[in-house]
Amino acid sequence: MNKPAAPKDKSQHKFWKTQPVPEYDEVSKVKESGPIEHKMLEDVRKTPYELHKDFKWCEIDLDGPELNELHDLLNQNYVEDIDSTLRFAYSHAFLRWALHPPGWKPEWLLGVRASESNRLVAFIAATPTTLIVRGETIKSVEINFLCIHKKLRSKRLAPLLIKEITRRVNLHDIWQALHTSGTIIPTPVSTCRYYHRPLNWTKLYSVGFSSLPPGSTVAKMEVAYSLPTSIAVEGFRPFAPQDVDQVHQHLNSYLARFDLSIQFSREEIVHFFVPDAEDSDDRVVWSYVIENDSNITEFVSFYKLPSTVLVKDAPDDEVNASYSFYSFSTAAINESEIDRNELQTRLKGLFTAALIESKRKGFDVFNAMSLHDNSLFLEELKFGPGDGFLNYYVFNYRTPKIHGGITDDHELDKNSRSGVGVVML
Ligand SMILES: CCCCCCCCCCCCCC(=O)SCCNC(=O)CCNC(=O)[C@H](O)C(C)(C)COP(=O)(O)OP(=O)(O)OC[C@H]1O[C@@H](n2cnc3c(N)ncnc32)[C@H](O)[C@@H]1OP(=O)(O)O
Repeated sequence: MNKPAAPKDKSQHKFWKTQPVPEYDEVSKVKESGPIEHKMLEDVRKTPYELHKDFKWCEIDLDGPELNELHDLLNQNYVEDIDSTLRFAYSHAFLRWALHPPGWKPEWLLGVRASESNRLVAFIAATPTTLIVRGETIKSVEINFLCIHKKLRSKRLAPLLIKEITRRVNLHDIWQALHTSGTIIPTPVSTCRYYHRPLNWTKLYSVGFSSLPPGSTVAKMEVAYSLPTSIAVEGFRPFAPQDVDQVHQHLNSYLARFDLSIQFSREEIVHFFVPDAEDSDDRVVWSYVIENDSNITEFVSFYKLPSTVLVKDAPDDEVNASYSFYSFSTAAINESEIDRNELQTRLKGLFTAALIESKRKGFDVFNAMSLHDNSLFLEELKFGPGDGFLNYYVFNYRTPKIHGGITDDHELDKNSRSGVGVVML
C-alpha cells in the first residue's frame, strides 16, 4: 500500500509558503475556524499576472471547438494513478457537465496557450459552490482540472495559474476555495481513501488493476464478486424531474451533518442529477431514488469516468469506471434519532441496487470514498481499499482537522463516520 508521502515543512514550499493556507502542524492544534487573511476588493489586482512572452492567457469556450482542445490536453496530460498504469479519460459531455454548472463564469475556465503555435498547454477551472465548514456557510469555489502539458512541467507555471485564478475569483468577492489532490501540499483539512468494488473482475485482472490472491482462480473471483441480477429494494427507481424538490431538501439536510460539505441550489440539483441523455456513450450521470408512499427515503447517484490503460500490450485500452456521487438516506438526517443498524441496512440495500445498475450499464468497477456514511457498507459490499488517497483543502481558511473516515493506519474507520460530505469530481 502506498501511504501518503510525509510532508515537507511549509517554509520549504516556495510558492505555498506565500499563500494564506495553514502550517502543517496547525490543523491538529487550532481550535477555532475562520479565514486566514482578510482582503478587500480594492486590494485585488485589476490586471492579469504576467506570463513569459512565449505564453498567453485564454478563456476556454466549451460550446465550440475549444472543448476538444481541453479534452485532448486533459486526456493526454491529466491525473495518472500512482504507478502510471491508468489516466483519467474525461468525455466531452463530462467536461461540459462539470464545468458549466449554474453560475459558471467564462473567465474562470482559464487556459494558457503557446504564443506562437496557439496550442493549449495548461488549464485550471473554478466553479461556484456554497461551502459549509462546521456549520459556517461560505460563498466559495471549487478548483479543479489544474493541468500542465507534460513538456512544460517543473517550470513554476502552476503557481501562476493558481494566482491568476485566485485573482479572478477574488474579483467576485469570493475569498475561499475548496480543492483536492492526491499530493500533499500545505495543508490538508482531511484525507479520504478510495475504495473499489469490482463489477467485471476478469477485465480488471487482465489490465493489471486487480491481482489474483494466492490459491484463488479467475472463476472463483468472478463468483466472489457476482451480484444479484434483480434489485430487491422496493420503490427503487430512476430519479425523475418531479423528485427534484424532495431530493433537494433531503440532500441538503443530509449534507449539513458533515463538517466539510456543500449545499445545493435547486438549479444545481437539476444540473447535476437530472440526466440530459438516455443511456448512450455520452451519458455522464445516473441517479435513483427509493420511494415509499410518495415519500423519497433514499437517493443515490454515480457518474461515469473511464480511465485509459497505459500499460503496453494490455488487452483493453480503457477501464470503464463509475464513481459514487451524492447520496442520502433519510434514516441519517435526524441526528438524535439515528439507529445505526437501520441506516446500515438501508444503505446496503441502496448501494447494492446502485452496483447492480452500474453493472447493467457495462461498468467494470464502482469507486467510492471513505466519506459520507460509506464506512457502514463498503466492506460488506466487497469494496477493497485502493492505493489512492484524496486530500481535501480549503484555501484561506483554518479549521481543526476533519475526520476522513479512515484511522491513523489508513484503514476504514467503522466506529466513527467521516466528517467529509463533499464529493469532488
Ligand atoms: C479564493 C480563490 C482561490 C483559488 C485558488 C485555490 C488554490 C487552488 C490550488 C490548485 C488546486 C488544483 C486542484 C487540482 O486540479 S488537483 C489535480 C492536479 N493535476 C494533476 O495532477 C495533473 C498532472 N499534473 C500536472 O499537470 C502538473 O504536475 C501540475 C499542474 C499539478 C503541477 O505543475 P508542475 O508539476 O509543472 O509544477 P510547477 O513547477 O508548475 O509548480 C510547482 C508548485 O506547484 C505546486 N503544486 C503541484 N501540484 C499541485 C496541486 N495539485 N495543487 C496545488 N499545488 C500544486 C507544488 O507544490 C509547487 O509549489 P511549492 O511546493 O514549491 O510551494
